[in-house]
Amino acid sequence: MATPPQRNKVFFGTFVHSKTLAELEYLHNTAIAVNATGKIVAIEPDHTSLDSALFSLLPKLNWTADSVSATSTASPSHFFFPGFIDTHLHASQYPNVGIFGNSTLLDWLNTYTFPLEASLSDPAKARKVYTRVIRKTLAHGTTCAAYYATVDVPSTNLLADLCLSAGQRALVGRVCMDQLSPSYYRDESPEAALSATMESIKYIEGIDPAFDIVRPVLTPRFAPSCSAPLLQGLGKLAAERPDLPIQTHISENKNEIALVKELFPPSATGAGDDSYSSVYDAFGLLTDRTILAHGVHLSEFEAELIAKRGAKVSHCPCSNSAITSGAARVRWLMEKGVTCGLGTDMSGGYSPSVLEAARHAALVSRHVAMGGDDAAKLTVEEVLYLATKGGAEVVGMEGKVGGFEVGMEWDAQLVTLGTVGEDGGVGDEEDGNVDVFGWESWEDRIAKWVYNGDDRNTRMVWVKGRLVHERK
Ligand SMILES: O=c1[nH]c(=O)c2nc[nH]c2[nH]1
Ligand SMILES: [Zn+2]
Repeated sequence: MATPPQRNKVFFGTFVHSKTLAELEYLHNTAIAVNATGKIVAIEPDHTSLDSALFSLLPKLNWTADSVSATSTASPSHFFFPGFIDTHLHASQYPNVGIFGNSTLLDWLNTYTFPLEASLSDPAKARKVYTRVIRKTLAHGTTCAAYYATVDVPSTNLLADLCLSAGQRALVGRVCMDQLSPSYYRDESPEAALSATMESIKYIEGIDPAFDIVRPVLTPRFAPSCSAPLLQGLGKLAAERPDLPIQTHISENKNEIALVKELFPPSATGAGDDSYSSVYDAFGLLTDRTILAHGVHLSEFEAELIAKRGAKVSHCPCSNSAITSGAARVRWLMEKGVTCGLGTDMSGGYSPSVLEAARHAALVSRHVAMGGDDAAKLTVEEVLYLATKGGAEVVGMEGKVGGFEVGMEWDAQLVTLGTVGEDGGVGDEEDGNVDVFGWESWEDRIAKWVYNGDDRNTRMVWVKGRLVHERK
């Protein structure tokens, strides 16, 4: 389904985005012009008003006033921010968010997850779940998501259809798993898994040939779910199709790691050692297009190998806390040269919000610090980088989304914070969980948003210039 034609757009107000890992850039009284294909074509700071910005921009861009729609906000509690990038989540598990009891990974999969995923081969249920998860994540400012669907091809393809029509950028993966799950929920053979994967890839290529909004992603669930021939077949496919990203899980839980060592000794993989990372490497799946969810218990050797191969890590702090997997050492990974982003990992993670994942990343890093490494603490600036620019690198879209620069695409959210009135009641902005009194610096406001914000603060969301969510 083609995206409806867009108008040129001009946005005016305050723009906040990551300049580097350590630094946010604040652009006040600024106009950003976005053309009809959703690209940022001009950024002009220091205007007194939208009118003055239009007066300057329109002749330069050769745009007529009636070809442009404008969104302007002069409020000091409003700002434009890049859309969030959720580098790892299971669309199919959304109905289970918050339901995990006291389980840990391997029993959580069998008790909660496989039965739910299997039930989504019912097309009506899949439509309901996938429609909802897309709406919900857009409402939380997620403009790009790396989704796991299920083993089922038609409902995986439906997820891609729904992302395309809702306008959410997405990587959509049909899950490959031919062992160690109940017989009602697994691929019948490596050949069947590979052929179902190809069917889904072809379908997604058919609906969005340029991968403008949706693209397929090779998705071995995780090593324990895949036989050696299946991993080998996927590695071969990855080599034949360098345009396809790969996503999987790694080193999330200690029992999982022990299982991998048992299932894939070096004699079975040809690797020089028995590390989890070496299993993926031996099958050609540890590449610069690979998204590795978790990486909680990686060894020094593995972090170096991952950095060398250019594979990326999706840090999923809410999930790691909820199903008691552990505390990933994100600072350490980044210092090893590993690119990191954030994932909600629903429904191991309990929340659809990348802002919640950013907040939790900051808190988990403090727990790592309390273990003796004070430098592990992540700042507000750093977790917001992971949620945007870092995420863009993880999903292979660096330079395209994640920031406000000429040539990048307009994937953005308008954030509005609550203001406090003279009498201590609600001020001239809607209520929410963030109270701005007026004396705070911009840095303070952003910190308040990170630690207290939610979808009530996400007023409007755009992908590739198209308005995809508006909070009424
Ligand atoms: O967080 C996770 N969620 C999953 O669905 C899964 N499958 C394997 N390993 C997993 N980890
Ligand atoms: Zn996951």
